[in-house]
Amino acid sequence: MNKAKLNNKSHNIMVAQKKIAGVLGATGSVGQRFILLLAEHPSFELRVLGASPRSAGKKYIDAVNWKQTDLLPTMAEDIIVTECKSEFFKDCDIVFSGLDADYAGAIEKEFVEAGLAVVSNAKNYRREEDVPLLVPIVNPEHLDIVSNKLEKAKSEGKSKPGFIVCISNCSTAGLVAPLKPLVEKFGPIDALTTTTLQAISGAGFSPGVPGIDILDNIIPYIGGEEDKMEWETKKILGSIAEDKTHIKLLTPEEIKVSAQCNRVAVSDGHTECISLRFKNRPAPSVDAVKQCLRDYVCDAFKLGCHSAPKQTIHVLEQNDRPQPRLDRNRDAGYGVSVGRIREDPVLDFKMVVLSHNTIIGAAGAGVLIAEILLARNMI
Ligand SMILES: NC(=O)C1=CN([C@@H]2O[C@H](COP(=O)(O)OP(=O)(O)OC[C@H]3O[C@@H](n4cnc5c(N)ncnc54)[C@H](OP(=O)(O)O)[C@@H]3O)[C@@H](O)[C@H]2O)C=CC1
Ligand SMILES: N[C@@H](CC(=O)OP(=O)(O)O)C(=O)O
Repeated sequence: MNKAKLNNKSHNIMVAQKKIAGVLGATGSVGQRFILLLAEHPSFELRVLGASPRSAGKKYIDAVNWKQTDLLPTMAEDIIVTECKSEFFKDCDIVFSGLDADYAGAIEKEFVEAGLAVVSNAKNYRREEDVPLLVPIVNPEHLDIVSNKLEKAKSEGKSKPGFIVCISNCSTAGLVAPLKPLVEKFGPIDALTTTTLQAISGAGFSPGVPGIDILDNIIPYIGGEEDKMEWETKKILGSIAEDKTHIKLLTPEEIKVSAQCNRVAVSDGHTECISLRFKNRPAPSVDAVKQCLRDYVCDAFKLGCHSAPKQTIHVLEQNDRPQPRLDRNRDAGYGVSVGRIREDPVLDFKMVVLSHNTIIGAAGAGVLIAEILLARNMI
């Protein structure tokens, strides 16, 4: 890491120079959240913003249709939006992508080939076996695949290669957060069902969900979402191959996952009603499950990452919690809330999980992954 010296009269202190960051898809739902999270970040300096050719050439304030409840940070207002070409991002140490998936594939590929480090929200590369699919509070160890590539290039005297790390689907992030500590403590979960109640910000802003569709209504279909949840869970809870070149997915024999996804009239925060069964008998007690979730400390917190939640999982005891409006901002949106933990007459346990879909489910996950990459000297 580069160091810059600062003289603060009484003593010389060494402070780390900020890493230069760029955002692709900066005008969208996820992109706007990236702007909020990076505007005053202690380790990253937000310098380059990319969006579609419709927005390129405009000041960010003129290109964006700002929809966040926090004001648009002043530092971003006058940045001129560029097209999403690597030549404009060549000075970036890290590039965050909130691109529309229709365009993310080609653009992100070009960035990686140009040697850039990309952390992407888009689905395009999530299923590549040598690309980590990360929920940073759950499986940061899967980054060993990238560190292995970087070390190999270094040992062969090659220049640092570009790489991509994918962020999971937002509903999957909330689902796997409580599963990780439970599997670590009590062994495999072999059956899992989830019914989601997903916020409208998850559908993006261009064009987004029309008011006439969602007011006074629930839409019991989100294209592709159920398949993504069922598949991504098996990769995130999977393990790294011994040679650290790829992830070994859990097999359908090891875990059965069933998801039903619904869009509801909530601005931010995905709620999920989960039921699960452990493979080992006897199953743990309800109290043991609660204690296990309370005790879980994610690795990002142990690494000292700035955005890591102090309490990764908040176990709520009130019967009517978690609720999106009241609980989505726990630990600044990086913590996950779990309530109504109780025995299930069909499987072993049921519970209600709430996670902030654009923070720990999207942009915040990206920022936390970048903090882990930095802590591990990978950027
Ligand atoms: N919203 C969420 O909770 C989550 C979203 N994701 C994923 O993150 C990505 C972004 O989602 P979201 O923010 O909701 O989407 P939005 O529709 O809100 O934003 C899409 C972004 O892509 C840009 N874009 C569109 N066309 C092009 C193009 N031809 N070239 C370059 N940029 C283009 C848009 O720029 P412009 O404004 O100029 O059109 C905009 O910045 C998607 O892949 C989505 O699946 C993942 C997890 C959660
Ligand atoms: N489909 C999610 C958001 C999203 O875009 O997910 P993905 O990145 O997996 O396509 C939602 O509707 O809430």
